[in-house]
Amino acid sequence: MVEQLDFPLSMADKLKAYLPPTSDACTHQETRVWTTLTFATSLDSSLALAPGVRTVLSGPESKAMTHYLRSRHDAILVGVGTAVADNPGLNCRISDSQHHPRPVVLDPNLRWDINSNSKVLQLAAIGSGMAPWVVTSVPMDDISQDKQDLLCSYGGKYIHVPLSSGAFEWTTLLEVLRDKGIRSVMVEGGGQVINSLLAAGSQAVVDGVIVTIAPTWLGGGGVVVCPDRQAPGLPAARLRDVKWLPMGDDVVLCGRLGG
Ligand SMILES: NC(=O)C1=CN([C@@H]2O[C@H](COP(=O)(O)OP(=O)(O)OC[C@H]3O[C@@H](n4cnc5c(N)ncnc54)[C@H](OP(=O)(O)O)[C@@H]3O)[C@@H](O)[C@H]2O)C=CC1
Ligand SMILES: Nc1nc(O)c(N)c(N[C@@H]2O[C@H](COP(=O)(O)O)[C@@H](O)[C@H]2O)n1
Repeated sequence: MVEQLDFPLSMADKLKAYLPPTSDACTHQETRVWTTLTFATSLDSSLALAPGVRTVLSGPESKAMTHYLRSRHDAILVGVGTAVADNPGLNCRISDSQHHPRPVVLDPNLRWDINSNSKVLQLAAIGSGMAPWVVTSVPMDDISQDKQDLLCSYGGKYIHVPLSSGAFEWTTLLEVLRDKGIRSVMVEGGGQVINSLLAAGSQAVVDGVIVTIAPTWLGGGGVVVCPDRQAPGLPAARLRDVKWLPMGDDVVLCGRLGG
């Protein structure tokens, strides 16, 4: 049975200012990729009970909101830690949407054993999602032809991007995605991806931030969102144009960062 979620239009309207514009006339979309940072967190800033542990934080209403966001972005980006831990679907399960975002997985060292049992490929095979683009620092010649063929047969691909100081640079990543036709991306996690995006040199690329806060303390040992400070004594980041939206038992925090 395929899950079907509904998100009320009245709520969607309240998120509008934090989402990519729908109009083709928008010049922003011609020049750079609209980037939304979105995730669900506990009261103690944890995304999951422990690395590798899939943890449900969103209630039904905010879960539907996340899928509405998936309906509004061209791509959805996660790190390899999330791909390995969660075996996620990364599709859109809003009942009246035909759109699925393109999953983009940051996997510099090709740690993800993507195969025909991976949920994302199973969904792509039945037309209920898109096959992923795996961004890696491994040169294409060093990726086995079998692996490339498998991904390609579902409509996905490997994309080589060189590392800069041991990591992908966000501006480079977004340029690569834009050159491949992506105009908007929602960055979903996990902890390392989010902390890297919120680093002082990267956060300017973030347009909207939409965070679900669940009324739960996960306790010590979780996967934590806790970016480095801008400089000693200075906060890491602060949102502006803030709005708080109660959604079921959760609250959804919206704001702007760079942009
Ligand atoms: N509550 C929520 O909304 C969400 C929860 N999660 C949870 O988060 C957990 C996973 O988080 P985490 O373990 O931090 O893993 P991540 O998903 O953040 O993946 C981390 C890995 O991605 C690669 N990576 C990340 N950023 C960069 C970069 N800028 N450049 C190059 N490579 C990069 C690195 O791979 P390498 O090590 O090979 O260099 C890194 O180790 C899971 O338990 C998942 O369930 C995930 C998403 C949302
Ligand atoms: N919004 C949100 N709330 C939670 O409680 C979560 N655990 C997550 N996790 C993210 O969603 C992905 C799972 O997606 P599928 O349902 O498999 O499509 C997971 O990998 C995290 O990125 N998100």
